[in-house]
Amino acid sequence: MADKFDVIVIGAGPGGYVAAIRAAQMGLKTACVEKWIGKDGKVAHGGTCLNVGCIPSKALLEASHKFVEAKHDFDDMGIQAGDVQMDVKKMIARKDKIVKNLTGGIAGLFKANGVTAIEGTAKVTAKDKVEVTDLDGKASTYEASNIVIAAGSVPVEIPPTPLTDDLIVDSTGALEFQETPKRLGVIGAGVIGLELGSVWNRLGSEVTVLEALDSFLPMVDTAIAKETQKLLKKQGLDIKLNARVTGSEVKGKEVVVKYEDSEGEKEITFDKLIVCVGRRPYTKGVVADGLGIELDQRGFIHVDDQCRTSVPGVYAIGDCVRGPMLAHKASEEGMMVADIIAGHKAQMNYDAIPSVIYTFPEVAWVGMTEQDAKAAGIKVKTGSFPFAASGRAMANNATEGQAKVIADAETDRVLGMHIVGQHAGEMIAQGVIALEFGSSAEDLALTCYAHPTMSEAVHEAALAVEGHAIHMANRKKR
Ligand SMILES: NC(=O)c1ccc[n+]([C@@H]2O[C@H](COP(=O)([O-])OP(=O)(O)OC[C@H]3O[C@@H](n4cnc5c(N)ncnc54)[C@H](O)[C@@H]3O)[C@@H](O)[C@H]2O)c1
Repeated sequence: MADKFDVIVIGAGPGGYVAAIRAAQMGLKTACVEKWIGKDGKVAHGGTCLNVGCIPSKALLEASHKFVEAKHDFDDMGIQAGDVQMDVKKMIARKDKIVKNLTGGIAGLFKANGVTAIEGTAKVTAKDKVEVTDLDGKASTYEASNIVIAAGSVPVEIPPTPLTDDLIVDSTGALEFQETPKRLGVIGAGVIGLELGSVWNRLGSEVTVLEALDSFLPMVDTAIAKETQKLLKKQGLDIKLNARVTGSEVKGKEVVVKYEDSEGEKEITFDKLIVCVGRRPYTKGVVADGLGIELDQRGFIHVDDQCRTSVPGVYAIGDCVRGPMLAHKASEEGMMVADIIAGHKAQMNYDAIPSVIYTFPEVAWVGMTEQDAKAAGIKVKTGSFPFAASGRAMANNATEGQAKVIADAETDRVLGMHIVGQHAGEMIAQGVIALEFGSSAEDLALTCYAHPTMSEAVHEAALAVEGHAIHMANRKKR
């Protein structure tokens, strides 16, 4: 007789582990199946985010930023740090320790909440059955009244640049360099390309980013994207737009990359190449044929607004379904689905999901750009405030960037907030709350912000929507 659960979650990434914990908190008998093998050869929870994504990349971004500060910026503040050196191996080892702590922490949370952790590769074989093949190849079948598929995503590979052991790598390989490459190529000026490009640029690599599109960060408000591009260029990132990679050749310890731009075909030689051209859903083999669970051509599982697949009782969340491939979106979907299974009403607001690029300064946004709103026929009014006019930014030695609020010209409702600046990733929560609560720009303008803080730039940007910013000359005066 098979073990029977109320809920079986497939995948213990930020979508799956959160869904499992919430389901167990709701009193449901819950299991979570995971197959990821960590560096120690044991099953590791946490998925891409904890093992090779959000967390390890932030560990490297933080370390490399501190290195740049110590080497170049401390002097501005009168601090003499001497000959600052980076021990890359130690930086990578610290990152591995953080990963181990966090992934181990999830096992502890499962225990504390009564989630049964099952190790192995899961496949949905019927609407209420999951087959798990364990690490020794032995298959067992478990029954479940509800199944949540949270199988995640994997990096896209492209034919012009097949991965090699250590010369041409994806985002996972780029977290393992044991020394700083002299010439680093990055394909794709997306989130991963800019973050990993920044890490190695800060540590001394000459970084060239090849991006096929002719616009930079098209999902970000144009004013913020332009300023970001300028700042990253100043830091030394050579971002080539309209540069589509067409081929590569490994020559000894170098890789020669061919790309096409408006002038024709060109070649460039690197010591390492990182391919970060997007991710694809990791759904192959997770569902048996003939069950009626629909997948689209790219492998995304088809779901409704509440993450129900086409088979009742089977849900799918996170990177393997539509929507942005972001850990926090997956977690929110996980909580929503667990609540629905427990019989509660739950709905998530897909219009208020923040995005952050953890460069320095950070880029963060939520909601519409000014350009999106205009294209949708909405009359908008906007307010922007530069960090150069912020006292706290001056004290922090971080005066680059600006905050921008986009509001509906008729209702004053906040439609979007886009920021480039130190701690933009923290500040954007204010925009998310504004959107979630249906705030007007005036609501933000009438709010009392602590002084001196970087967040005051958001306050000033909201005041600027009506031309009432205090610490700068307003564009339009009333
Ligand atoms: N901070 C974060 O929230 C964070 C961090 C890492 C990853 N992620 C998520 O992971 C996913 C993957 O990130 P990503 O940066 O790999 O993808 P992305 O989609 O953000 O960017 C990929 C870029 O590669 C370009 N490209 C594709 N083929 C090319 C070619 N042949 N030559 C040159 N350029 C080419 C695309 O035009 C695109 O701009 C994204 O959904 C992202 O949101 C998020």
